[in-house]
Amino acid sequence: MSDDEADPELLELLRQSLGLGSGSADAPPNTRVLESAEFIYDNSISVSIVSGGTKAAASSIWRMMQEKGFSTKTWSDHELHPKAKDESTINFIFTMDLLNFSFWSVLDEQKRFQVTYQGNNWTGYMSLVAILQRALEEGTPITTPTFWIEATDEQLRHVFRSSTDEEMPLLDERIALLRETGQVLNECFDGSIVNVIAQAKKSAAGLVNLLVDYFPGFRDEHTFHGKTVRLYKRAQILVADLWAAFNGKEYGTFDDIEHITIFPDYRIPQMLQSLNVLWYSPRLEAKIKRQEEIKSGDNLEIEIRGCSIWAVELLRREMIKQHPEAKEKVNPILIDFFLYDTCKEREAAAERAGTKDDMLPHHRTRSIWY
Ligand SMILES: Nc1nc2c(c(CN[C@H]3C=C[C@H](O)[C@@H]3O)cn2[C@@H]2O[C@H](COP(=O)(O)O)[C@@H](O)[C@H]2O)c(=O)[nH]1
Repeated sequence: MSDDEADPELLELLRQSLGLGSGSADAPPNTRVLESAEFIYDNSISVSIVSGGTKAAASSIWRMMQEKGFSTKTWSDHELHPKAKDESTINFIFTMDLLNFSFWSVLDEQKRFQVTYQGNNWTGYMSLVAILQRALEEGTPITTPTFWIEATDEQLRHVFRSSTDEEMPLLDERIALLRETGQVLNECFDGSIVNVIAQAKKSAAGLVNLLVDYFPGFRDEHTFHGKTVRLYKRAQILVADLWAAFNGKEYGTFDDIEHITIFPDYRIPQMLQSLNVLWYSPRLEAKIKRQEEIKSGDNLEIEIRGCSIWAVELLRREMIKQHPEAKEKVNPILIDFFLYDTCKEREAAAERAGTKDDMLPHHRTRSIWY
């Protein structure tokens, strides 16, 4: 290369950071999550994908999603999810998915962190939704970025208060995330979350890239076998929640929504393993059964998360082979939402029956990424 030619890799990095997307001007934005997932799968030794299990799951998930009439409308059916189709719901979803991580506890159902709201004790993801709804009901503007910057630590800790002795996991990190994100919104987006969405110009991948470029709190990237791998769980679920909450219209309009993958958290891998789609090595399975923590960024963790994404990509291809109409009716987001909800329904049914659900427990990694 003559020395007056720019290094292509450098040029690519520059384009990505300017949110110009990759290569030529007309190439659609690409989050590069799927290529990361394939790279992780190709280099995994403790996690693999079971082709027979994937074929069977493709068929059963398709059937159950049809029976349930599973669609974006399911999102608003959740009792605590915001129903308004306006800017308040955008602010709610942005705040929620900035903090949508790591609710698991080593304590039992009585002692674990939980939130009492509208006569229920909410745990897990729903504890976060309850916290936001409770704050808004109390007149606290928890979905307003200026509040994230101006509120005292005490005020914020009061918003996230628990009804047990266990406080919300990673509470300090959550407060720091709010403050850092509020600063960036003020500096780069005139303090308005709607401006972030607008700048993506109806591209789902473009919005993911915007979020990870401007907000470190969404930059769910790791090193695996010497390469940077991109998982972007909360940036992707934010786009997915917007799309679902607005039923793919108005602020939820995205021309490339099928580009979004599943969101590799600690529930989807648990479901995929229980469906015999994911195979765990005996050593990994024993570690999870012992409920031993796996460090954030450890190869085992990256293999679990990356293979989950790749497994659902293969599962969806299989589903379309079996049912060509699935190409229009189902995307990774809906498969993901369905798997998460089914996982929680199984857990709730077991609790009602006073039994333990028969799934291997989810893996335990404490991190702000999921
Ligand atoms: N992949 C994926 N991960 C999801 C969700 C949701 C909830 N989304 C709602 C919106 C539409 C759907 O219909 C759901 O009702 C939460 N999580 C993640 O799970 C973990 C919480 O688990 P637990 O502590 O047991 O509640 C934590 O990492 C959280 O970030 C999802 O949908 N997909």
